[in-house]
Amino acid sequence: MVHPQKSGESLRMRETMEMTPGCLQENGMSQVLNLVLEELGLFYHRDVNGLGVLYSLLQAPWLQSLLKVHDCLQQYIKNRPMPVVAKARVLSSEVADVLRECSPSSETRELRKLLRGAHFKALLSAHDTVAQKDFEPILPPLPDNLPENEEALRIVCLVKNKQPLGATIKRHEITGDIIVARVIHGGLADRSGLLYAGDKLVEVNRVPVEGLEPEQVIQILVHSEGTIIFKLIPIGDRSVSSHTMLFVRAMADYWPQLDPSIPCADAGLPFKKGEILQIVDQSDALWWQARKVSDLSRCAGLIPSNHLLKRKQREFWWSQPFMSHSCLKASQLSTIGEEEDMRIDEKCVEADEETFESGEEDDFCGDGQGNIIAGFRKSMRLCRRKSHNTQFSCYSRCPSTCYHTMAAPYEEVVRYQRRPCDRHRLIVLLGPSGVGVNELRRQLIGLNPSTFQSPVPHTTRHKKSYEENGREYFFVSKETFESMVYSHSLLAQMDDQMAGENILFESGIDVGDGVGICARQLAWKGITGVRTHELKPYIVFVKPPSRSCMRQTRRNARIITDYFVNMKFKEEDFQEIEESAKKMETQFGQFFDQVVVNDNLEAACIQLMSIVRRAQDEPQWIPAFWICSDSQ
Ligand SMILES: Nc1ncnc2c1ncn2[C@@H]1O[C@H](COP(=O)(O)OP(=O)(O)OP(=O)(O)O)[C@@H](O)[C@H]1O
Repeated sequence: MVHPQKSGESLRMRETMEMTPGCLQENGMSQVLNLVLEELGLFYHRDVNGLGVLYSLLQAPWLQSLLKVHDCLQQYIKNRPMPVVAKARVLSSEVADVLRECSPSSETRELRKLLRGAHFKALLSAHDTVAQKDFEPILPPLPDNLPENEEALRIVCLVKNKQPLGATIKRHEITGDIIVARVIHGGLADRSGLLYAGDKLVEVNRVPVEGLEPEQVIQILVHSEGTIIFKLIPIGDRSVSSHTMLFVRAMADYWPQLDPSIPCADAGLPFKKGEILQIVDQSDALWWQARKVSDLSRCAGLIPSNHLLKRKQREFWWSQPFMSHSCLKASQLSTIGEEEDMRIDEKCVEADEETFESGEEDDFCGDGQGNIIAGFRKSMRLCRRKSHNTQFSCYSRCPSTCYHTMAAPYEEVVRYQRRPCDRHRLIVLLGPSGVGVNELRRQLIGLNPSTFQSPVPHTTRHKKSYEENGREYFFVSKETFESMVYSHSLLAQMDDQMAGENILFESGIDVGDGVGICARQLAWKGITGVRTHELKPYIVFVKPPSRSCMRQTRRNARIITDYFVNMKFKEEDFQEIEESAKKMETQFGQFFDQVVVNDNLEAACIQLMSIVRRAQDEPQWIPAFWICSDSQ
């Protein structure tokens, strides 16, 4: 990580800072911010943590528009018209009196007629009201005998449009009052700044809510049109809003409609593993509010907090049959944006944190720890069907992403832009054996050998009959390998006991200035092994096309099994590829930066070329710890 140089506070910036307030007014706030933006732009291409966020905030169109409004107002304050007299109406009658005493002429008659005109008098009255700044309504004085403990009422008027109100209500467990349970970030209620969690509802559209069920209050809202008037008692001790700006990658799927514990399913935000979320509110220990980065214009939705999600994975999802939670049709999902009005939030969400923090480390995957996924590593080159049964039974024992998602349901991410002087990101082509990862890698290297290179890993295991030293692996002794690790000439080290009879150490992804492309059927350990801050891998999942497309495109293709036996693809091979792909997506989907369907080889290559270019040249979300590690 590059720190801004001490002397990096440039002249331009200092000039900006030294501007006097008067000067700011003259040049305009937006101009000053533009200077700040330019300044930030210099740092943007270095991976200084947080700068990307600040940069996009300052560039946000809404901020720019607000600044323009601010500038216009400043301009107006400077040049605002000042009344010459505050009492033009009095002056006008004085002039009329003077005119009456003058010798009559057609001009004086005309002028008197004008001054006496009702419209002109009304105009002058309006002028005087503005000149005297007499805008406030005159309120009657407060009665002297007001009781001290009278609760202040607030009347909130919101205009109903197509958007949801973005708030939930619930019945207070003790008092039985209907209270605002939650205000959803970015929703109408939040933007109004008039409704807060804890406010007690007294009336909704003049209907007293005392004694009503939350559902009945919702019905009043549903049937009201246009303006909604709330009479409420504001919460006395309003906690300071804890809006956060944290970006995370979801490491698991979440379907609020299937979650019995969510306080309000309609206010939930469904997400899929791998999606990037912006967490905007963490004030509730159990239910955070978040938006999808792919759709920041929407208001936020509820997601389980880190702790809660871990507990859910254990208690709820994992008790479901294989894949059931991810088989939901899109039409079954509803997001808050598609719903109307307020939500009912009846369930008490203030659970004791200790209840879900205990026992987190339980192993729910039987002998878990990577074994269940090691089966995916097998290649068609390595005795294709031998471990099929073991693999399946292991898998069905633990249908979800198991212990690793347990450890981190969300992974904090930051926006990263590779600098020209930085090492190229390693491109990892990941896919089920036989889908064509090696073919795609060969094609890319063939198309541009000066840019793309394929690292040959080092291993300490024995060479197989068909392997050649330097082609599949460099076969080295344990001593040599250890000394290479010691001298840091190997970038990533993997230890996979399932890959062969001996311990396998894979690494050696040193491709100089080129773009390293590594094609693998990696297992869990393999993926975590390459996910290092040095390699900053960009993982592309190569997905098989439909069965009929595979039949057609692979008509003349050959698979290479163990001992170099060339075979035509059979139906069962396609089936195995499909099944493997599904399992890989279920297990590793959260790590995929891109998915390429390998239907037509040429088209897949072109798509891959553009993906690789963007991975190197455009800002991408990467785990935050890769950047932290850089700065150490
Ligand atoms: N899009 C495609 N159209 C037609 N044939 C393809 C396509 N992609 C790959 N193939 C062919 O499929 C066969 C298997 O491809 P490849 O060797 O790349 O598989 P793989 O995913 O690397 O699996 P393994 O690691 O087991 O070799 C090869 O003969 C390859 O030429």
